[in-house]
Amino acid sequence: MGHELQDIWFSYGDRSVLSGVSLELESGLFHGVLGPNGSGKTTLLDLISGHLKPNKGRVFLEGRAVDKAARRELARKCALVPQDFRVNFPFTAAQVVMMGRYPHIGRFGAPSQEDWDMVEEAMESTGTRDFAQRNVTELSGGERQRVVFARALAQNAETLILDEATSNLDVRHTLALMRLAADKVREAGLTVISVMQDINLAARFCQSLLFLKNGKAAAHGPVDDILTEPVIQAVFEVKSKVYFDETIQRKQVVFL
Ligand SMILES: Nc1ncnc2c1ncn2[C@@H]1O[C@H](COP(=O)(O)OP(=O)(O)OP(=O)(O)O)[C@@H](O)[C@H]1O
Repeated sequence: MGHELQDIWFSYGDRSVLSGVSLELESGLFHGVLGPNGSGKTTLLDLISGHLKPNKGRVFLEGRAVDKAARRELARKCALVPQDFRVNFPFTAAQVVMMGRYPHIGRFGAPSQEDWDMVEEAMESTGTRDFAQRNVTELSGGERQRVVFARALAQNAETLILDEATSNLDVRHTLALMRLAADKVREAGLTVISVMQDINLAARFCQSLLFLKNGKAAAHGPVDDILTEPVIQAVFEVKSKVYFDETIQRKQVVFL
């Protein structure tokens, strides 16, 4: 079991975005969600995390309807790293990471030592401790993205939902963040659902890929089965050569 989508239809006004998507994202795996711009990837994540409600169909998490769960309960189960995190108020980086603990702290409660320890650990693992006391409004795009990732780790949820979470990161920090997410899957049994533009990065770190095209699931399954030249042609309309890279022991793609 995991996240199950049953015949999901979704429109923004009269703009139809998803039409009849049914699939299951098994728990304990690193899932990559790929597809052309505007194909509905972010919308799909928002439906999975309960931030949007489908016009038709239902989303289930471990067999339970997401629209029946309280916001706080969902926040304890799913941590979201949005594509673009902006705040106007000058919170410090540490305060933003502590926001990840709010779903665990009672309404009128104060952070416990355990909450502070988890914030510290999340900042340590994302290399954000150096700017813990700086205002997030003054951080660079990549620094801010790592702080928001730390917030999601501090949330200690079973599912980590990443929306192009490495789009502003340099290659070293991109690899570090992907490795961290993959370690959480392997060692702690987390589920990661990650929208990614970089197919090679997805092929390297994900176990399962979902390709969206024109509001439908065009292909979905284990990386080795799904990542093929015909699928890339059908989804992105580009020619490619898919090969097995001996160095990283993963399929990779060269675009022609
Ligand atoms: N709030 C909104 N109101 C109206 N239309 C929207 C809204 N958000 C997204 N859309 C439209 O819905 C479609 C799907 O958007 P979505 O952000 O889910 O795509 P995406 O696959 O994540 O795209 P990208 O790769 O560019 O990030 C697009 O055509 C977009 O213009």
